[in-house]
Amino acid sequence: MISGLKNTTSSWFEAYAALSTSIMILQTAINQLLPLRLRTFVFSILKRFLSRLIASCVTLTIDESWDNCRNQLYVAAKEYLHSKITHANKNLRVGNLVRGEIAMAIQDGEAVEDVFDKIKVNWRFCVKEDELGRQQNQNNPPKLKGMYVLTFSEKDRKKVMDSYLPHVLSTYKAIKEGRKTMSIYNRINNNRSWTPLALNHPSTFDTLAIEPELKKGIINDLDRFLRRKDFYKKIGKPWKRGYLLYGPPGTGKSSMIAAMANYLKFDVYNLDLATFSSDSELMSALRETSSRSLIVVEDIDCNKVVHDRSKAVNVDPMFLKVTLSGILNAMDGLWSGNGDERIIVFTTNHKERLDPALLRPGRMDMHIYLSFCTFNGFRILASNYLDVQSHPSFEQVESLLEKVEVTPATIAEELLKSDDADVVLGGLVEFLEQKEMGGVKKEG
Ligand SMILES: Nc1ncnc2c1ncn2[C@@H]1O[C@H](COP(=O)(O)OP(=O)(O)OP(=O)(O)O)[C@@H](O)[C@H]1O
Repeated sequence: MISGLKNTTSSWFEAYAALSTSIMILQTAINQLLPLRLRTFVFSILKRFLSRLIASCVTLTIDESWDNCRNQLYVAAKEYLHSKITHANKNLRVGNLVRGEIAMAIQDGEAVEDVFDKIKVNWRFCVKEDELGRQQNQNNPPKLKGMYVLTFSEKDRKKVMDSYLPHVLSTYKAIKEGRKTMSIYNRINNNRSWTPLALNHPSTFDTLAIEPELKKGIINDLDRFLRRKDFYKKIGKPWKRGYLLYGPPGTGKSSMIAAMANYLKFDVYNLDLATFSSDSELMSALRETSSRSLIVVEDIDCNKVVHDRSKAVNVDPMFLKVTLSGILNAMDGLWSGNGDERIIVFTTNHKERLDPALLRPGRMDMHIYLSFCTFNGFRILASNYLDVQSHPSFEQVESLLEKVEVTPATIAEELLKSDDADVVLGGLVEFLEQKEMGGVKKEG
């Protein structure tokens, strides 16, 4: 994550260059004012002082990306330094209203001092041209990449590496976990970067109309996954989990994703496979996602590519731009890339159409079937929508739901038709009876 551990980074050169210029001016003045022997003495003292200064400082450069992945330490430093900005900082960047608040960061060249366990460190933010990006894509204007430069005394090197940097990372995690709103990232802007929007989906595990046992199983699985960082490390496996949500339209797959994000306080990355023009573009988009995120591929059955690996190429040249192997490689690459938690969620209305390679354990760890509305599901909806826990019509609804297949989305719509619970539930019974009599047992 740290892109360089060296005494001579660009910022040091800048400081050194500035110092050298001052020395040259000083040298001219000294030459004119002091006798030769005194001059030699002054210069030898200055030289010794400077070489000690250089040898006693360590500089770490933390680039925006590391091994083509988003550098989590860079992201952490950005959030961490937000809380370290003081009135002494006159040169700031502001923006990002995603969470309803103004984000602040230090501007190019601005420095921030931090004290940790009796050691003093200096942070500086710098901007440089992305050389690699320019070589790879000469038609586009060069992208600017930021980097944080951390300078401290050589004697504190061990403490910085062993305690201070982990402290920056854990503070960042705590900030993220304490956040009330998450973001949902989409690829717009010619697919060149992820753009965040506030994730305002109100769905939670409490509002999800699914069988209580299933709900409990999913929550336990998520909790176990989060707890097991050290376990994954011990057994030498990447710390990741894949969920496949399948079931008819309107049974709550999108609601489940929002509930997971709200429960875990994870951001969501919405991966629309159809918008990628190549496997490598998909790979780099995945690498730019941050840790503690849900990477979501909705309606994967609509992406012809994932039906059958052998036919993945040349099925529909207009449509088909990423291959199944591309997706699988990107997923494997993403997960082996760093030790941070990743969850990937695929949704489909037609599980049977997916290539088995995608479904095998290790890729999709848990297959979750979201069914037509059960009576237990209905009770959750009635409680959420009408604030009603029991009602004389419940018995009829229960017996009708055993015979008629209706999605929670349709039931939810029926429950919204009036504020009066008696009216709504009477209407729902009538609606279900009509469905039963009409012989329309299946929706859609
Ligand atoms: N299991 C559920 N629990 C609570 N609400 C649900 C559930 N399923 C559907 N709904 C309601 O129906 C709406 C549509 O559901 P949602 O988009 O989550 O379904 P979906 O399975 O993702 O559908 P599609 O496959 O068409 O994308 C939701 O906004 C929610 O109000």
